[in-house]
Amino acid sequence: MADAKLIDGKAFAGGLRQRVGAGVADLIAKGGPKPGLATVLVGADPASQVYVRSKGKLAVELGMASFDHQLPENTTEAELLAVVAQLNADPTVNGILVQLPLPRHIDTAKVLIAIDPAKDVDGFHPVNVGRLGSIAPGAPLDFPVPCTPLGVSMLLQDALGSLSGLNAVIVGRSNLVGRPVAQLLLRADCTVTITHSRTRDLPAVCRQADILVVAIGKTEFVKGGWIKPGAAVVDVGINRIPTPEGKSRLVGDVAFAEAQKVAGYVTPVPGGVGPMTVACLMYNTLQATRRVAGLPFVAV
Ligand SMILES: NC(=O)C1=CN([C@@H]2O[C@H](COP(=O)(O)OP(=O)(O)OC[C@H]3O[C@@H](n4cnc5c(N)ncnc54)[C@H](OP(=O)(O)O)[C@@H]3O)[C@@H](O)[C@H]2O)C=CC1
Ligand SMILES: Nc1nc(=O)c2c([nH]1)NC[C@@H]1CN(c3ccc(C(=O)N[C@@H](CCC(=O)O)C(=O)O)cc3)C=[N+]21
Repeated sequence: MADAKLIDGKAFAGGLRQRVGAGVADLIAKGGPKPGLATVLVGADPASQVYVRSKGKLAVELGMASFDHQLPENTTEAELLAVVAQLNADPTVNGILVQLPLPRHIDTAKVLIAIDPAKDVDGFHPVNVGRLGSIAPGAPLDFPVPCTPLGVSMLLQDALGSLSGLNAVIVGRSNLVGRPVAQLLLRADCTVTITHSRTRDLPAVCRQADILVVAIGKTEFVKGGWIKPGAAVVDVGINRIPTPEGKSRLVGDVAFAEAQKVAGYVTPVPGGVGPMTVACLMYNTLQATRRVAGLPFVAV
């Protein structure tokens, strides 16, 4: 069998970013507000600092305002809730992202529920989780949807066209990735199976998949022999591993070289889902701003 087609998330994300930038320019030209994205980072994890900074930079590139809040590791839950309340009340802020994970002394659920659902550009507020969990097949995504799952579904729809009737197997059941991916693929009329660490004979379940989405955080865990020939494989995993030269590189949750020999389509790491996550955050911020301006929902 010929090698799998590469799903170029980086290229697709580049196009999406351009469309979002054009949407921002159009909104402002029509007298609408300049979209504003606020990011909140608690603690000084260097990887998170880089990630949050790159989001702020991209927002500005696309014509948005960016507000960065870096709080010390020992910030109390009450202090973080006060920052969220201030951002909720600020009309120049249309999107709020609180970088996860939070330090252990802070109750994540309490913080997420405090964010104004209209500004919840991560789609993690229970109101938005509930909207996605009760969506009708094919109904418009006119509310904030988690960025990584939205990116996964956009890539699959772009590569395959209609997903109707396909068997989708999702490995991982986190609130951040696995569960919302399942909801989006169900909305797209897939037959969805969600698997996790207690699943029996995971390789056999995976082999049933026309679409295999893997989000577990384990380096090259899914092998070529688990993949149905011709399947579309989306690798969400981001694992940093040391190289022999003493540096580090990113690898996914799927054994990429093996997958390429069996799958019909496969996403690389890096350059697959990761860039889509950031582009979808910008998309959600634009859409949140259009909604406060009373404009109708249009996908870009
Ligand atoms: N590309 C991107 O933009 C993003 C990438 N990521 C990456 O995606 C990966 C997953 O992230 P996230 O969902 O937050 O991770 P979590 O750790 O929250 O969840 C991992 C899930 O994988 C399951 N799992 C773990 N081990 C196994 C196993 N051996 N067999 C089957 N299932 C298993 C767990 O099962 P159980 O529930 O039973 O414990 C759990 O449901 C990480 O590598 C993360 O870095 C995350 C967000 C964005
Ligand atoms: N509230 C919140 N929302 C998130 O969406 C969120 C979060 N917290 N915490 C951390 C995870 C992780 N995450 C990634 C986003 C982009 C890349 C990304 O752009 N990756 C590039 C590589 C970047 C590099 O080289 O380091 C790629 O895969 O090509 C990766 C990971 C979002 N997350």
